[in-house]
Amino acid sequence: MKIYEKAPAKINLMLDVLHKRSDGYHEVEMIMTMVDLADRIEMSEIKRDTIMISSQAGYIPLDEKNLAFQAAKLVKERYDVKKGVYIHLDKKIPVAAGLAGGSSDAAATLRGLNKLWGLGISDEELRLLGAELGSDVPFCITGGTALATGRGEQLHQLPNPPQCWVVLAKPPINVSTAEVYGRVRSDQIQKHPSAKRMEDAIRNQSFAGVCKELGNVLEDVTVKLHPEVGQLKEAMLKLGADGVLMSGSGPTVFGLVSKESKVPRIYNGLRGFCKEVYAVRLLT
Ligand SMILES: C[C@@](CO)(OP(=O)(O)O)[C@H](O)COP(=O)(O)OP(=O)(O)OC[C@H]1O[C@@H](n2ccc(N)nc2=O)[C@H](O)[C@@H]1O
Ligand SMILES: Nc1ncnc2c1ncn2[C@@H]1O[C@H](COP(=O)(O)OP(=O)(O)O)[C@@H](O)[C@H]1O
Repeated sequence: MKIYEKAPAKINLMLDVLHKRSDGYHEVEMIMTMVDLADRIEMSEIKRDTIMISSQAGYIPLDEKNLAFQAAKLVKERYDVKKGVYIHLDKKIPVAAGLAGGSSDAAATLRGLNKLWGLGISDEELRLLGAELGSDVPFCITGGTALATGRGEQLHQLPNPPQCWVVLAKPPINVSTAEVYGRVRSDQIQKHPSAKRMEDAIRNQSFAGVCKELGNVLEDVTVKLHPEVGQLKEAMLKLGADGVLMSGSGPTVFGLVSKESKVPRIYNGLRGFCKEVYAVRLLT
């Protein structure tokens, strides 16, 4: 038997850091939603009791470090599954980009193996398993749009924002999520974005409101380390995006655009100085 799962990328419409916790993680408030840029995961049964993994992408680990591998190992151990699986990752989401590609692959693997092995694990249990793999994995299990609190694993589902185009641009730099969080001084944050106002804008289906309330306190940290992220934001705004923000810990910058006719200009303008540019829709 073979199972296919789609693993979409996420963007953070707002991200606030409240304080550092005693376990080393940061208490956050984030509103996240999915975009139509996805990896495709194929899972098939194999005779040997082992986990095999492959990908067309040469630039991700294909061993125990791969989050899909870790997800399969966790399910096998926790549910005492004595069966093998071959996992193929067709990667489309840029890696280490702030788009949760690895987390979404892990979530899709958990969902897929639940079906492949007929385990009957509830969504809530899948989210708890996901939290053992990474803070963003529980959100990637359910998808949609959600307010995430705690270290990102506590979820309150929201309606989807009004449909629009999303132009994503990933500059060719590497950002470490742990380093970015490590550099945040939560007592020195000048302007906190508001989860409440973003939630209201979404509930009112106000595209202008969503653009106005975009905010990410990790942006200042990453821009200080990599000024090109700030330049990319400026370029996207100049080219006509309605609202612009860095996603997660970066370095991907996304622009929300309501009019389809504006998209080619923004896309082509960015392609001038950034190789990895995507124009997609929100996954609503
Ligand atoms: C910043 C965000 C925003 O959505 O996304 P990305 O930029 O990674 O996509 C997330 O909070 C990232 O979630 P995720 O990538 O799953 O992080 P984890 O693997 O759990 O943690 C990686 C490291 O980031 C730090 N970390 C993560 C989450 C959190 N709430 N506080 C933290 O301090 C910790 O140092 C941890 O060791
Ligand atoms: N299935 C996977 N896809 C992408 N990256 C993976 C995967 N498994 C492990 N990784 C590793 O996880 C790290 C973060 O990748 P990713 O999830 O794409 O970033 P982000 O959390 O910034 O969106 C990278 O260093 C990458 O090598």
